[in-house]
Amino acid sequence: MKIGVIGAGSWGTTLADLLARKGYAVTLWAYEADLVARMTQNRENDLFLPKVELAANLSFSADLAQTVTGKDLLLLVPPSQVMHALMLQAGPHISPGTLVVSASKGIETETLRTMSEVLEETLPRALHSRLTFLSGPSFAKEVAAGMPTAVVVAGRDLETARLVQEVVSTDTFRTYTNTDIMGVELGGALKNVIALAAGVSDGLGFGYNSRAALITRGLAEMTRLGLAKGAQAATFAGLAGMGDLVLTCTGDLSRNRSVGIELGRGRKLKEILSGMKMVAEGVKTSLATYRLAQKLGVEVPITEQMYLILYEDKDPRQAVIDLMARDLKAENV
Ligand SMILES: NC(=O)c1ccc[n+]([C@@H]2O[C@H](COP(=O)([O-])OP(=O)(O)OC[C@H]3O[C@@H](n4cnc5c(N)ncnc54)[C@H](O)[C@@H]3O)[C@@H](O)[C@H]2O)c1
Ligand SMILES: O=P(O)(O)OC[C@H](O)CO
Repeated sequence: MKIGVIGAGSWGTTLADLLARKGYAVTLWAYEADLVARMTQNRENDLFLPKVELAANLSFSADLAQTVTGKDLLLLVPPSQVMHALMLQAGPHISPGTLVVSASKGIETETLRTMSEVLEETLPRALHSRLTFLSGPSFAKEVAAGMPTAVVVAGRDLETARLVQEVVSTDTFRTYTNTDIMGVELGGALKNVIALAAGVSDGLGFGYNSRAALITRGLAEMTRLGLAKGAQAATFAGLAGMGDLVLTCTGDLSRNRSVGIELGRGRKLKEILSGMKMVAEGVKTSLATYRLAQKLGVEVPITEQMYLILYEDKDPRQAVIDLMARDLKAENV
């Protein structure tokens, strides 16, 4: 099987390596041409996945069209805000039978499109039934180290999801299937916003009670928004919802949680981001989610406060006070 992986960040590199080690012929496309040269020579992604020796049979390319041409499966792992532009370029070179798997977690800030909406509007119609979405609790560094991990792959029909499940599963990377594309992709995107908030709480010096409250009430607003977008509530109790939410709100490896911690400690967003080469998707997804919730008339109090902290320079301490001072209500509404 020939596989192309688009995006050589930490996640794309990890998945490309995992598939190459399974024996597939994998080409990893990187946005940075100099990184392609270094990975080819040193078998290490020194920018995004340092100190991991990449499989000897993994190939690298800076040519997007060449990487997607003639492949049986394409794994798309760019930051979500550039997915559209990349697929406009790549789309005409993808053959109709190709399985396409998106592993990016985010929502576009201007169009408010999820990744499935972006791909359906950008890629040829013949590919639409071949689109699948991989999500769930999976820090790249731990997957690259071979630590047991469980994820979920969603497809419009179970058969397509099962095909991808077979390809990507290994003895340490266990994949489940789902047919709720919207639930799986929204779980992965929205948990990043709540992880930022959990980080803010930690950075302010609050404790486990506050974090547990954010996780639980965060899941409630993720589910509300998901239902408004046609997702199924049960999906949010699964790997892509609760699973990834717990991981990202508690794990020290989370970039989103780390950005939140720095905000809580009083640093400014611009300064925090200027020191990062990796992507914290939740920063842009907070804006997109806030806008989407307004458009759909869905109440998302934690996301709203996160948006105000990130985009209107609200004092995080005041954001917490405002969250706690909201009208008292029943839990299950
Ligand atoms: N890292 C993880 O543990 C992990 C796990 C699951 C999902 N994801 C998701 O995978 C996606 C990619 O994240 P990552 O962690 O692999 O990236 P990363 O933060 O490690 O690296 C940043 C990536 O952005 C790319 N990039 C920057 N500007 C670009 C541009 N203009 N055009 C194209 N590419 C550009 C870089 O080449 C690099 O691949 C995100 O949606 C993320 O949420 C990441
Ligand atoms: O490091 P983060 O916060 O981008 O999280 C990475 C993955 O999404 C965890 O599943």
